[in-house]
Amino acid sequence: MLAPYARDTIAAVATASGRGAVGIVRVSGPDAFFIAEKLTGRPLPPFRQAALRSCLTENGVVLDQGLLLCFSGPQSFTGEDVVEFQGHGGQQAPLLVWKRFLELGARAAAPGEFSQRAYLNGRLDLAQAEAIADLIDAGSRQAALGAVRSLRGEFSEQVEALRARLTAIRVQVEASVDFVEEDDVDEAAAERMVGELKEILGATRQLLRSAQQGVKLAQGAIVVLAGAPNVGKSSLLNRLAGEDRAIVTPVAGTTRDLLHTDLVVQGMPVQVIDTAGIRDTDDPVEREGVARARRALANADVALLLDTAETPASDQLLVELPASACLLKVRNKIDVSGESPGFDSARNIFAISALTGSGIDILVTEVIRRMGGPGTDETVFTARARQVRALEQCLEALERAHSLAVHATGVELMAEELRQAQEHLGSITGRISADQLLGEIFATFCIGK
Ligand SMILES: Nc1nc2c(c(=O)[nH]1)N(C=O)[C@@H](CNc1ccc(C(=O)N[C@@H](CCC(=O)O)C(=O)O)cc1)CN2
Ligand SMILES: Nc1nc2c(ncn2[C@@H]2O[C@H](COP(=O)(O)OP(=O)(O)OP(=O)(O)O)[C@@H](O)[C@H]2O)c(=O)[nH]1
Ligand SMILES: [Mg+2]
Repeated sequence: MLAPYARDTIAAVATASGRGAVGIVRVSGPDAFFIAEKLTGRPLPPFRQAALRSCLTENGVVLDQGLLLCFSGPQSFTGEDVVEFQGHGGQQAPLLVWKRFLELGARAAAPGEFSQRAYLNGRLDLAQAEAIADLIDAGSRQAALGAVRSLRGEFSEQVEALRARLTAIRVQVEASVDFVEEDDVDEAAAERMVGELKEILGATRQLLRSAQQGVKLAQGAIVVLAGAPNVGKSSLLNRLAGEDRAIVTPVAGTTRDLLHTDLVVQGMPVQVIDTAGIRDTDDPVEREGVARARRALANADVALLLDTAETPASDQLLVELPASACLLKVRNKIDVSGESPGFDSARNIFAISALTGSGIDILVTEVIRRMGGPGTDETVFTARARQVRALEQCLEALERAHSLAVHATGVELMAEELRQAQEHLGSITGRISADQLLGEIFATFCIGK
């Protein structure tokens, strides 16, 4: 756990992994400049101007040679005095320099501690800080671009705009709480307020939808392959992955466990889950597999229900899906049945052959479309489940406030609901956050961020 208000000097290797050519060691805090002078045995270069310096041991042995870069707080990433030593990469040099920083009085930074300081010093809001972690973890172009948009504050701005509108309404409502004695309600003003509340509700729903999209962008939508045994689910997974990930045999009941595969399809991250063929069975292993398949479906964003001409799926689906999921029916093995590939609108079915690959492109394009991409470069920012939850809670409070307003009852209750709605919004950008929440968020960052 982080000590949330620590203000001592921290150091971390920020880039040194693998064979990276340059290794950066970062230091932030009140002693950063003092330590840097000791480290190099020379006066600091002018702020924000790189200068070549040697990093020395106590006895003057050169540990590495690199660029020293100093930022004077608050004009720095963390808002504190910051020093970077941009030395050589690899396994040794950055660690040696880092250890020297520690010898000179810095403390090893906890994961996410630089970003946390940036947040605590008002350089970033919480959603922006989380976007840094999402950017570093991004697994696709779209996810990376979406994280940059959040980092630049696009999501935060929309949250703050809603907050401002709620503030305006709360001012009115709180005022009417105070004057409730006077008993002469201004009908027109009350009506205007209900109208504005309704618009805020609409805007919140819209933002919730964008945020849900943003979570999928960051994490990958979940696509579940389901259907009776032997219809070709694992073959389709292998076709989508472009390699043999799953075991395929002519034996019905080959796949027992769930098989997760992270793919990037048309720039979008997708988690494809292959499942056991759903059927009634006495085999305990297979039965557990079927139970897992059903659970995977309960979590799906897109479910592909496969069948074949030989074993058409009954209309009575054997699967339960969440209301938000979309179901696409897929007819496989058309190389055998002779059906033509692509979407058959009469039967509402995508005809493919996992064996030959025909019809796959059309199916994939539809899956991506249902996920909200592609061509989302310009429109989507990443978000997190935590933020979606906050928006949902905000929406619930707003709905309660709205129905109170419509029925013109309980001004105090309404004021309280609006306060709660605003608090939930505030937790997204971190205007209102418990230390505990902050600790949880930053602890998941990697060291050096
Ligand atoms: N070498 C290096 N590269 C890096 C970072 C870093 O810390 N060091 N960053 C770390 O994540 C990212 C860039 N983010 C940064 C954000 C703000 C400031 C900064 O010094 N801001 C000052 C001055 C702004 C200006 O010059 O216009 C400020 O906001 O007052 C630095 C880096 C990615 N690249
Ligand atoms: N001709 C033809 N055969 C296919 C096609 N797709 C799959 N098969 C064959 O059908 C058999 C079953 O394929 P799988 O991919 O293992 O089917 P599954 O749905 O994963 O089966 P379970 O894991 O047992 O539920 C294998 O022999 C595949 O080679 C196809 O499009 N055309
Ligand atoms: Mg299988």
